Amino acid sequence: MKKVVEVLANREQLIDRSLEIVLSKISEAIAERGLCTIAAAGGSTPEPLYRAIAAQDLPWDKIHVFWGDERYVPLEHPDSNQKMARLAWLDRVNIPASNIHPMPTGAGDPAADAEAHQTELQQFFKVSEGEFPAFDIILLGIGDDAHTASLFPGTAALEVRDALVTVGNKDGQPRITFTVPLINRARCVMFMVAGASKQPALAQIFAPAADEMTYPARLVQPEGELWWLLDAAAGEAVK
Ligand SMILES: O=C1O[C@H](COP(=O)(O)O)[C@@H](O)[C@H](O)[C@H]1O
Repeated sequence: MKKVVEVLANREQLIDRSLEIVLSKISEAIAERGLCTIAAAGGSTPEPLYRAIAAQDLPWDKIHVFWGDERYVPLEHPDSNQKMARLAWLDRVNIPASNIHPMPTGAGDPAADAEAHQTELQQFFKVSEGEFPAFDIILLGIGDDAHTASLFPGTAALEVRDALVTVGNKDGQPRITFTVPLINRARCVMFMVAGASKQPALAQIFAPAADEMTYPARLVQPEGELWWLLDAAAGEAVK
């Protein structure tokens, strides 16, 4: 695994740098495999990146967009990760609808929706049961509690090793999330972290030893590249 940690002066530079990396991974993937698979993160940090991606002239028919996690709410809900990415990015570009692969949240049964999305991934990537496909880029953030995707401290989702997608649990509320082994198969995982509130979590994530069930982002150790892009406030934690 190639691991790179960069501390950028401010959020603007964090977005510029993340855009640079995403664009280079998109062109690399398309040159090598003819298409690029990206899993988007939710939360507030990546929104300006999505707006910046939308302003690019890209071969949208060769780009497939997924999500690393989703809140268990309908698309119209303000908390929907899909809604945020659609408003900032996907609704602004000429991407075919069939290239957008949201996590379903409408079955009234999170386990059934997680299973359905796993089946979609297996069919899209043409992998069999038990195999884990390699995303070109997985974008991630962390919470103040060191969660990433919807892998929350002390929850059962952290221990799932035999599925691509599972049900996360945020304070009793279900979410849909990529599992640790799926994230770790990626060719490139890029964390974007901004703000002083993330310092305590980052200090534990970067500590030589700490409990992975308590600090879930420590479990992210991809086969490919691992990028940590931090703004100056967050970056105080890793000095
Ligand atoms: O709940 C979530 O939070 C994290 C971090 O969000 P941010 O607002 O601090 O950027 C995010 O990565 C995750 O996808 C999301 O569902």
